[in-house]
Amino acid sequence: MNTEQLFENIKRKGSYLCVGLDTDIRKIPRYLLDATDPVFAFNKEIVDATADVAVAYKPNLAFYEMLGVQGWSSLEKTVNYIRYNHPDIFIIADAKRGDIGNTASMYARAFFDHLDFDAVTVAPYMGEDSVKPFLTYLDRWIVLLALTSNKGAFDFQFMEDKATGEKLFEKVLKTSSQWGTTENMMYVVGATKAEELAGIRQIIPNHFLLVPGVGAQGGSLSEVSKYGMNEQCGLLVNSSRAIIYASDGEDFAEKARENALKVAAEMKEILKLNKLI
Ligand SMILES: O=C(O)c1cc(=O)[nH]c(=O)n1[C@@H]1O[C@H](COP(=O)(O)O)[C@@H](O)[C@H]1O
Repeated sequence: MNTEQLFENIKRKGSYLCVGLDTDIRKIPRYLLDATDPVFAFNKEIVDATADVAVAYKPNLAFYEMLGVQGWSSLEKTVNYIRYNHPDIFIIADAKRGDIGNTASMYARAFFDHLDFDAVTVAPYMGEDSVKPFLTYLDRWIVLLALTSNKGAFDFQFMEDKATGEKLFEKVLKTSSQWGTTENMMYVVGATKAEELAGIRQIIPNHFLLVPGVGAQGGSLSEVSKYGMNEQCGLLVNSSRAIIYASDGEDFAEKARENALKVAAEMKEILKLNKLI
């Protein structure tokens, strides 16, 4: 999927919601544990209940990897299910990879050749050769961690260059934006750091941003949108727990839908306000 197609989907659905499939087998409704593949059964219901108001899904690999082979199988089935039943959806592997070039190319093959993801999250710490192998695929993306939503973001990401005053996450944005294009690179900026978005938009006005941290982590959708939105929307705002665990009963998919609809309704208003729809 390219930027134009993503923006078209956003306009058509009036939403830039990414639903995070952080499917924790310990949190899903008990009755699903009788299914052959409980994680897939849960994801399928969530996807079918939210696909008309979501433009992206983001399975977080940790929740699948912790189940071993069974988890990997649930992940693969989930990706294939979304791809075939909701082909307009952008699918992000939240894997936070990053390794030397030849290993990175194996990660790229895993997510883009073997699994059919549109994008994978990548950590920038190991630099250009750890990122470039992901950028050789047409219409496939990396989402590079720039400024994360967690407390630990203050450990390194705000460190300032003594000579220039430039913060480390600003350096990451400036340098890495030369490695690819706005058609194969997005950045993660946490919703809890919305006040930094205006400055970030000065450095990368046109890249799409994946913004996690709305919902359970308390980030504000209106603040994120105010400072982060560009002429092609430029935002995918993720919410995981606040949507998928809206209920642990048999009505879990219906309740997830209700919560997704609430966020999407706010997004529609913001898109209208910005004259994008
Ligand atoms: O890369 C991410 O998606 C990510 C980056 C970040 O800075 N903060 C962050 O929370 N995430 C992920 O986004 C999701 C947030 O989940 P909720 O807090 O439940 O909405 C989790 O899968 C996190 O791993």
